Amino acid sequence: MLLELIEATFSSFLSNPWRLVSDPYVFFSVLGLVYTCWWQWTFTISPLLHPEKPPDIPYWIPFVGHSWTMFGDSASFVSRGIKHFKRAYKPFTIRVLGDQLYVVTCPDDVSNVYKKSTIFSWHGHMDMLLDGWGLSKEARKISWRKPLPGELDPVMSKELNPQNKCLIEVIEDTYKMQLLPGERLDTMMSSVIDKINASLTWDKLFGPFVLDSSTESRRVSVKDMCRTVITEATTRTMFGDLIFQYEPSIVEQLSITNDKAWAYVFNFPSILIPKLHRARKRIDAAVRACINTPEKFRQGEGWAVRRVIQALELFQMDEESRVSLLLMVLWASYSNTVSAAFWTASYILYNPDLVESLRQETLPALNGSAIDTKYLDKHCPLLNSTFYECLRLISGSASIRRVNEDVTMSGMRLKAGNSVLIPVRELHYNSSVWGKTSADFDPTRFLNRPNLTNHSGYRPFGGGVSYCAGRHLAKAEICSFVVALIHRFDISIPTDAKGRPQPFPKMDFTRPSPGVSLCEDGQDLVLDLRPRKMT
Ligand code: HEM
Repeated sequence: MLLELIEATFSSFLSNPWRLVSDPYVFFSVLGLVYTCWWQWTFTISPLLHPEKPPDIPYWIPFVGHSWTMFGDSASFVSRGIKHFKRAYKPFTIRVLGDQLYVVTCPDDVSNVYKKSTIFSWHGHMDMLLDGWGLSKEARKISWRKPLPGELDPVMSKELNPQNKCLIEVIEDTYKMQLLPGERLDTMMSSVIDKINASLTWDKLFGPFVLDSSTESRRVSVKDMCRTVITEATTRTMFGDLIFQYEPSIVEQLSITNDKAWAYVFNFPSILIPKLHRARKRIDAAVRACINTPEKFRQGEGWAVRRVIQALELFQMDEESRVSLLLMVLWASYSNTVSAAFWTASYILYNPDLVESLRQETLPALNGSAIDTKYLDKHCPLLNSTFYECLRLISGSASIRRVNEDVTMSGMRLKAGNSVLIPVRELHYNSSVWGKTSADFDPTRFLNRPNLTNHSGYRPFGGGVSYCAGRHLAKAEICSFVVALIHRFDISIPTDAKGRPQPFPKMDFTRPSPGVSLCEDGQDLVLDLRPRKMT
């Protein structure tokens, strides 16, 4: 049938080539034929001839490929890909705007990608992020180039960069010094936790997240509460109170930026998102004002932020790029934590027995108005297990690496110059690792098998060179947040106007997410809080 069609079309075309443009029938027949040949070649013949090439998930339009799907619900798309290839868990390919992305889903392959950091480069991906967040070309050059001897101020270099590294490495080292266990982390942690803790008291429980208020009770939006409390605590700890003087609505602007940050991560022109563009202008102005304020007036600024500002000065980066880089660092510090706190609170509060067990387990951590985070970490196994289980269920982040040299993985040849994508959500729902209950919330899963946190199929904080340095802080923040909530308040989940129970919030898969997504619009968790007598 197909051969007859080819023959008829060709003989008609050859007898009079002009008919291709003058006769719509011939034009569309030839077009249809070329398209069919391309499709059959790409998705049927080529995979048979080259079994070593990671196969493509079929797509309809060349170049556009899977772009629309990836900018929408990328998580479901990747899981459709796994089903399409019959759960073989071998690398396969998706195409986004002409770029080839290899999707790696087998836990052993994932470990290899994280381990072989010279072949799978994090910095290649980081450079795209810097570009997306707005660093100029020149600033990106400065970021990656090792300074020549004598090029930079020798006194400052000795203090900030004694090993003569490039700027990005200096910043990464600074963040590790700030966030890995030690005195500096303790100082930062107690500053953030004290602020979170102080916000979650009856007397201070005010803000845009309070939807209704009476003398006995307050109705709150959990989504907005997490955004306000955690973003504010993080921003004050990193930039001090000064940034709030320059931009009193900084928390609101940062929340808008967080909602739309996918545009920066996926290099989408942010000018096309006016809300993001306006928020960004206001934040940039505030950050610029901060860095132009002499150090002695920048009270309460965090150790790492001060050092990063000094390093940016030392490397003589232009002002706009400095502001962009500082904002990117701030965003990494609050974005995932806000969403993870929202989901952890939601999973716990929908399980009243769990709330009771956690109240009992964590009571000794309450010391007057303070919360002992070390006690929570060391002596509250159920809380820790609940936290890890929530992260397992909600992680949406996809680590991306640039392939620097051709390499074979699970029998497939990955070519240099393309990117590798690790869809963490897929790893976390893989039933060969997590069993038949992989999609269920089981707060005791990690209690019974604590070593699961080290499994190669568990990657809420990524791995390898970019393994999240903020993981200890994030855990302390989220655990303190829920512990303060369940001890300070009697909590009920109100029914809707028609008396129906509130459904569990739905995760927002309608927008691309560079990390943990929040809930869909209209799917927020609303709570009624009353002051609770501590027993
Ligand atoms: C629940 C909350 C958090 C989650 C789920 C999370 C997740 C991640 C992930 C998946 C990565 C690796 C990215 C990749 O390989 O592509 C990462 C890296 C990182 N995160 Fe987090 N993170 C959280 C909280 C934090 C916090 C609170 C901070 C800082 C205060 C932070 C700072 C960083 C830094 C500095 C990196 C490494 C970047 C580099 O090495 O260049 N994170 N995080």
